[in-house]
Amino acid sequence: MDYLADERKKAEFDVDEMKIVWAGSRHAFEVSDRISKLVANDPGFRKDTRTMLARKELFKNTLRKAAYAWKRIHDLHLSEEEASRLRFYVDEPAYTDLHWGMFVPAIKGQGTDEQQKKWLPLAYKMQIIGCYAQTELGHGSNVQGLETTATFDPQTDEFVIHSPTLTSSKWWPGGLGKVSTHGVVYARLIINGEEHGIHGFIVQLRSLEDHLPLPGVTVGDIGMKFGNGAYNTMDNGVLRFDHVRIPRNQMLMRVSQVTRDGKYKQSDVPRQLVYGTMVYVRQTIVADASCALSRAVTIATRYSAVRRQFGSQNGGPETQVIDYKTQQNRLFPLLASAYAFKFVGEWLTWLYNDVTQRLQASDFSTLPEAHACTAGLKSLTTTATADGIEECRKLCGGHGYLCSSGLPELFAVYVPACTYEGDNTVLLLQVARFLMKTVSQLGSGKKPLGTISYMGKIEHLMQSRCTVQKAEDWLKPSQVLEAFEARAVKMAVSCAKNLSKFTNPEEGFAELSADLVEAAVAHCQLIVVSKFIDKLQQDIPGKGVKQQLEALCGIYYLYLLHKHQGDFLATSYLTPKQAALANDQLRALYTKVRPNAVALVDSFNYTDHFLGSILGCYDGNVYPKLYDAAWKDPLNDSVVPEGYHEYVRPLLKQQLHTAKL
Ligand SMILES: CCCCC/C=C\C/C=C\C/C=C\C/C=C\C/C=C/C(=O)SCCNC(=O)CCNC(=O)[C@H](O)C(C)(C)COP(=O)(O)OP(=O)(O)OC[C@H]1O[C@@H](n2cnc3c(N)ncnc32)[C@H](O)[C@@H]1OP(=O)(O)O
Ligand SMILES: Cc1cc2nc3c(=O)[nH]c(=O)nc-3n(C[C@H](O)[C@H](O)[C@H](O)COP(=O)(O)OP(=O)(O)OC[C@H]3O[C@@H](n4cnc5c(N)ncnc54)[C@H](O)[C@@H]3O)c2cc1C
Repeated sequence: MDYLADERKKAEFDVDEMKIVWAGSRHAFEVSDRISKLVANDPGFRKDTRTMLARKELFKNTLRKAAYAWKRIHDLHLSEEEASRLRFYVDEPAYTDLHWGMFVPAIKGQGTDEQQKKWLPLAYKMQIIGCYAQTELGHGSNVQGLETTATFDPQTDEFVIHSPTLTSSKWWPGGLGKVSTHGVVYARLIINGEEHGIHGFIVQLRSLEDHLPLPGVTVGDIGMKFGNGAYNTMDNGVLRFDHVRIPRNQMLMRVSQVTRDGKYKQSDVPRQLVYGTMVYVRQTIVADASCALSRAVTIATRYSAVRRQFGSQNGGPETQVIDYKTQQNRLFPLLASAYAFKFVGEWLTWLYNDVTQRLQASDFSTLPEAHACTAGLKSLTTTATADGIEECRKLCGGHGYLCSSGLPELFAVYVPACTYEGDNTVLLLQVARFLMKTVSQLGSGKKPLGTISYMGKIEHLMQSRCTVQKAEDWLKPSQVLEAFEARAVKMAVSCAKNLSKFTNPEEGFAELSADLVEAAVAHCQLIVVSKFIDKLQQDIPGKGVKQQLEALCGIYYLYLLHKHQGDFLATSYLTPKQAALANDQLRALYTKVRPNAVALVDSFNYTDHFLGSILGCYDGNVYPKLYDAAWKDPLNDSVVPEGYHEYVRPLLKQQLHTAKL
């Protein structure tokens, strides 16, 4: 029986067409749909006991699943796209994420043609397994501060890789702890006693015969991490080198080279391309944020439609909690954010591909913008997603705290995304640097392009005032864009003015960093809003689909406007009356979306297997499933628990003489 059938009947749009918008294309939808069902129907990919397994058992099971996934990919002759979808729907962090997601891209992006020819075929066939070994015990954010050394030995034509201090131990790389045979290791290059900064080196870590660490290599897992199951399926590792020798041609030499006679040569490509793998992964993390958030929102929306509390009249049913405005005000902005992040993720992938093509043609002009966008949007979307998953847990009341809701594990797996691939605050400071540089160049005749083109309208934006007179005026895209542009430009200019009061700019930057981070957030929010609005300019087929997206877009920007009202009012672009009208419009949009809420989450097309949540299951049959699941918990295997005779019975039977007092 479908307990959500009535909700589904209320939908005012074509859900099948929305599924295609969400997937990105009909082809992408068909691949995702087919592969997600394939995984869901295969008992080899079951994950329902994951939060109950001890670490060793959990990890072994992950190794089994990764091997099984590889076998299925081969047996079914899956394409690269299908294989990547399969790994996604298996939904278990594993060493393979780093192998495919960072080791291979690092070689592709930073290796010469010759190096790619040698290493990539081995990696593609998984005859070697690699990780990305950059972070150390002492330094993660400050990449220039890494201490591992790679010293060129001209006698033997080798680099000597060494960990000179405890803090130089590599610490965190995923897949390193127990599995990787190789790593792209980042180290400080030294030639003839002279330092040349951080470079990547391909280093073999373990024997391909017996998996033992090679001489001079000390390697292991760094231990249990946050949450049950969750990211503990990953072997984040520690690694030390004791004068390990590798051939010279294992330095990744696309950006700079070391010649046989020990000369250091820099190509005409910018040095920052050494950081290229991080830019690539940040872009994929943005594309992934909408998946994690939409998953949590699916659970919270379906459950909110099933759950009833209070409000029964004349013996009738109680109110569905989704009908409370407070619930809508917490839930619907997250639903809207999931769609917003999907579209900004699509755009960022386009931007990344564009910059990659330009780099190949030696056009480096858009690299700073690509860095700022990937860094800023990674920070914005992961922070909002992690907070959003936790909010969804609270939206599900007490039952959200059960592992069977799927939300605790989803949060525990997702929350490190705020830290890895760049701490979110550190990344926003990079955006702020880019903004301050842009403001300082405004008078120089250099026209700001792309996502900072609005800075070119600075004079207009500094003067202009919002013209909204009634709530519906807030539905005009041009009005909304101007409000977000005016806020972003005014916050950036205010920071720049304050910075100019310092004689030492670095000191000023440090002192004003909290304000700078806020200016960076305002800039990134403008990007997300503008890409959502751009999406709505496209031809979107399907009955009612565009209207629903327009409502969600409105909820996204009006919620931000409400939440950051202080910013908008402080920059005098808005009056308090206009801010209040924005809030009226926001409430009206909640009412518009309410009958479509369940259908809007159905449009994500997630299987019950992928959701992994009793509260979010498609049929909404929550209570019997919760009740049955409780009895399946291993603690209920016996009626009398282990330990009763040892620890409880003696308590009950004790002859305490205090009891007689
Ligand atoms: C469960 C969800 C999973 C979702 C994932 C889905 C798919 C992903 C697929 C695969 C991945 C698999 C799993 C992902 C999980 C975990 C993996 C985690 C991996 C890691 O964490 S790897 C380590 C990442 N480390 C960092 O990100 C370190 C952060 N620090 C830095 O980036 C830099 O050090 C810094 C903060 C940018 C500072 O650098 P520094 O050289 O000191 O710089 P500045 O002086 O500030 O800048 C100099 C100059 O260079 C420009 N710049 C800096 N960075 C870049 C860049 N990346 N690209 C281009 N340009 C850059 C900067 O703007 C300055 O320019 P100027 O013009 O001002 O001189
Ligand atoms: C689950 C997980 C997986 C990971 N996988 C990998 C991997 O595969 N490979 C790899 O190499 N690394 C990996 N990492 C490491 C990760 O990239 C780093 O932890 C991350 O870059 C943050 O660096 P840090 O730990 O040095 O934090 P720190 O920089 O020490 O941050 C600590 C605090 O200081 C603040 N801070 C730091 N610098 C500044 C500044 N300049 N201004 C203001 N505030 C500042 C930060 O905001 C933060 O609040 C992983 C980490 C995790 C958690």
